[in-house]
Amino acid sequence: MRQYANEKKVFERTKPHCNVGTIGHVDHGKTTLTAAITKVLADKQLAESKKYNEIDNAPEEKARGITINVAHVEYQTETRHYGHTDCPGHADYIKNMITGTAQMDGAILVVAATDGAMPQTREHMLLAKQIGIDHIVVFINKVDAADQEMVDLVEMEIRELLTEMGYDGDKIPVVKGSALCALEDKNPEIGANAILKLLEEVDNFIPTPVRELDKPFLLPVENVYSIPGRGTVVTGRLERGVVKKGMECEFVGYNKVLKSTVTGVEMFHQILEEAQAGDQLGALVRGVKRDDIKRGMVMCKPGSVKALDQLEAQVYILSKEEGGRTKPFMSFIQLQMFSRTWDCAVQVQIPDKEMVMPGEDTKLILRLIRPMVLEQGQRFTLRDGNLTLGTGVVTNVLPALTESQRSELTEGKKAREKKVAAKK
Ligand SMILES: Nc1nc2c(ncn2[C@@H]2O[C@H](COP(=O)(O)OP(=O)(O)OP(=O)(O)O)[C@@H](O)[C@H]2O)c(=O)[nH]1
Ligand SMILES: [Mg+2]
Repeated sequence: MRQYANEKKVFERTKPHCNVGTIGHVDHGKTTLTAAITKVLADKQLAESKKYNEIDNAPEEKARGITINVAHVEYQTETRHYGHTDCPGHADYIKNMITGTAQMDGAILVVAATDGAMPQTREHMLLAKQIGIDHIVVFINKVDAADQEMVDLVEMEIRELLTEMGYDGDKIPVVKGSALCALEDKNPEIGANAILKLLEEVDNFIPTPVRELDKPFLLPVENVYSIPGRGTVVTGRLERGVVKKGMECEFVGYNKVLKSTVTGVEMFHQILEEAQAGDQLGALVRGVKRDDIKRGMVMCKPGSVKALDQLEAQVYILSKEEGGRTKPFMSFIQLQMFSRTWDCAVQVQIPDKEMVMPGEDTKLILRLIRPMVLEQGQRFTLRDGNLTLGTGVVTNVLPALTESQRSELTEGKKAREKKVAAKK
């Protein structure tokens, strides 16, 4: 352990920490921009330059030239320390995008001037809004490959779309440039200078959130690693409280409650004396194996939260124009619920009417196929296959499902799986 401590730098908390990240349609340049930001800031000794291939480093990502998993990088400006999550744009990886976005305090929406707003530009904007990201800064990328008229049109289109999604489209900063030029040290006007302008807008426009430091700590687990010679490390963004070496903790979710102790805390490979709410951290934990823990569990102060399988929620069902369903739905429909870093199959009950129309605001009872950590006020998204269907907030937690309700749920699931298999 000492050797490990000697090898690593201790993180000095000199600036407020803020979590941002890149979202937007596939191939619009999110990863190139992420690399460009680190490069431009590395030139000012404020970051370590990360190459494009270091960010998209899974073999499949390299082969396909797209981002699949979220990647985290760190950098600083003069005023803040940032954790930056680079999200995938491809529609198949929306699930990873939702998990990535759940960690952000603000987002950088990347739109290629050559394409304008595309399906996942819209979907990411919408999901960001639903997840509770109130601040977005826009980067219109690839201006090296588009004429001025096109760039202006894209700006207008994006501002309109932002307003439509509930953002203040007129006020949101829109910076135009070329991430590729910045990365390749060409044309500083639209290259490096545009990146600096973008960072200035991010510094000014995305406020540092007020962190709940005095509450019992809670970390939604994003990833779990086994590090030879050291043990199990869990990563994620600390949602509330503080975490220090030596603290007792509990992992809750997937029908398990596992007790453990935190034996070390790190942020971007530097040792943290104390992780605070908002930090993107890795925690070394004792006595639990990597396979015992899964993304979607929470690590928390023992006894501070419970897993639940039934709740009441207020939900907005997207209209067809917003990318939602075209038809109404009735009770017993099965959907996938996404919240924090987990997702889980749920069965829907409509308590006070027969059916719910797209575009409607409604009360729903949701029954989870397995208990997950849920609290009043927690936000979530409902999806149906590849469709984002609605967004909501937990208004009431309800008593646990009875044996017979639970078997109804799982049998319903088995029957549907059979039906799907038969179709194939
Ligand atoms: N002309 C031009 N091309 C760019 C620019 N920025 C990125 N590209 C190119 O656009 C392509 C896609 O870039 P990525 O950064 O992988 O896009 P992405 O948004 O991360 O894609 P996904 O993560 O797969 O959704 C690459 O071939 C980049 O070289 C730019 O400013 N100008
Ligand atoms: Mg990418």
